[in-house]
Amino acid sequence: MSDSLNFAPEDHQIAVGGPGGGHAPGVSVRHSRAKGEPRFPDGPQADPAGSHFERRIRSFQPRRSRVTAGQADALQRLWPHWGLDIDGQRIVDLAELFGNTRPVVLEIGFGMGEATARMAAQDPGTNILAVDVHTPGQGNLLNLADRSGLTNVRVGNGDAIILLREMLRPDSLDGLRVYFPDPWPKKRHHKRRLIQPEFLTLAAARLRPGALVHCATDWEPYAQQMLEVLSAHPDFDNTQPDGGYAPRPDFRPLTRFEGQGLDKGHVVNDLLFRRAEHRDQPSADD
Ligand SMILES: C[S@@+](CC[C@H](N)C(=O)[O-])C[C@H]1O[C@@H](n2cnc3c(N)ncnc32)[C@H](O)[C@@H]1O
Repeated sequence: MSDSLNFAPEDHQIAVGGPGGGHAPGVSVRHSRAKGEPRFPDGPQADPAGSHFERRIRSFQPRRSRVTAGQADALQRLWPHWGLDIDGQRIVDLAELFGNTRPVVLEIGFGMGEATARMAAQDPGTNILAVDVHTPGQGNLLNLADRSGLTNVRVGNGDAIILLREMLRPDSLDGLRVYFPDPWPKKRHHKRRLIQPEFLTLAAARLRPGALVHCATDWEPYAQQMLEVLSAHPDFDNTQPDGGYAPRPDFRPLTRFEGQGLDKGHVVNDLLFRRAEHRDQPSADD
C-alpha cells in the first residue's frame, strides 16, 4: 500500500502539513511521509480497523482511501475539536464530548455523511455521534458540519463494536441508527453482518429503555435477518403493530448508498424497534 496521500483531480489546493503548514494556493502537492509519520498529525489515528486492539471478524472491509484536499483540511483542522478516536482505552463522557446533556444517538456507518449532516440540521436538540472507519467520509462529514454551522455532530473513527463495548456507559444512548450496513451477500460472509443477536445484546446494554433502534437496508435477505433477530431479541419491541417493517420516518433522508440501491431496482426496508423497558437482570438470589 502506498504511503502517500492521493488527491482527487478537482483539488488543487491542500493544507495537510499541520497547523500553519499549508502550501501556496493553486498548487497541487503530493504529500509524502516518512515511515511512521502519521497521515494527519492532528487528525484521526491510523488503524481505525482496531487491529491494534484485538483480532476478530469485522463488519467492514478496510479500504484504501483517497482523501481530497478539502477532506484533509477538515481532518487536520476540526478533528481535535469534533473527532473521537475509538481506541478502546477509556470511557467517553458524552456530556463532555458534546458540551451539553442533550440526548445522544449513535449512528454506525455514516459513509460520506450527507444524511447525517441533514438529520443533525433538522434536529438540533439531538446530538449525533457518527462512527465510521472511512477516512474520506470522516473528512467530508466534518466539512459539511462546519459549513452548516452544526454543533451537534461528533465523528468517531474506528469500529463501533469497540466503542459500544469498551467506551460507552450503560444506558448512555437515546437511539441507534444503522443505515444500509454492508450487506455481505455471500453466505460465507454472513458472519460479518452487523445486525446479529450478540450485537443487539451489546447495543441493548448501552441504550436507555425506550430508545429507538432504526435500521434500513436495500438488501432484502438482510432485511429479513434484521427483522428476525430484532423480533426474537428479548430487549427490543417492534414499534409496528403488525410486527413487520416500518414506513421510512420523515427524519431519515435518502442516503447515498440507498440511492445506488434504488437505481438498481432494490427494495428498501426500514425497521423501527424500541429498547424494551424491562431488564433481564439477574435477581439477588442468582
Ligand atoms: C454500505 S456503507 C453505507 C453508508 C451510509 N450509511 C449510506 O447509506 O450511504 C456502510 C458503512 O458502514 C461502515 N461500517 C461497517 N461496519 C462498521 C463498524 N463496525 N464500525 C464503524 N463503521 C462501520 C463502513 O465503513 C461503511 O462506510
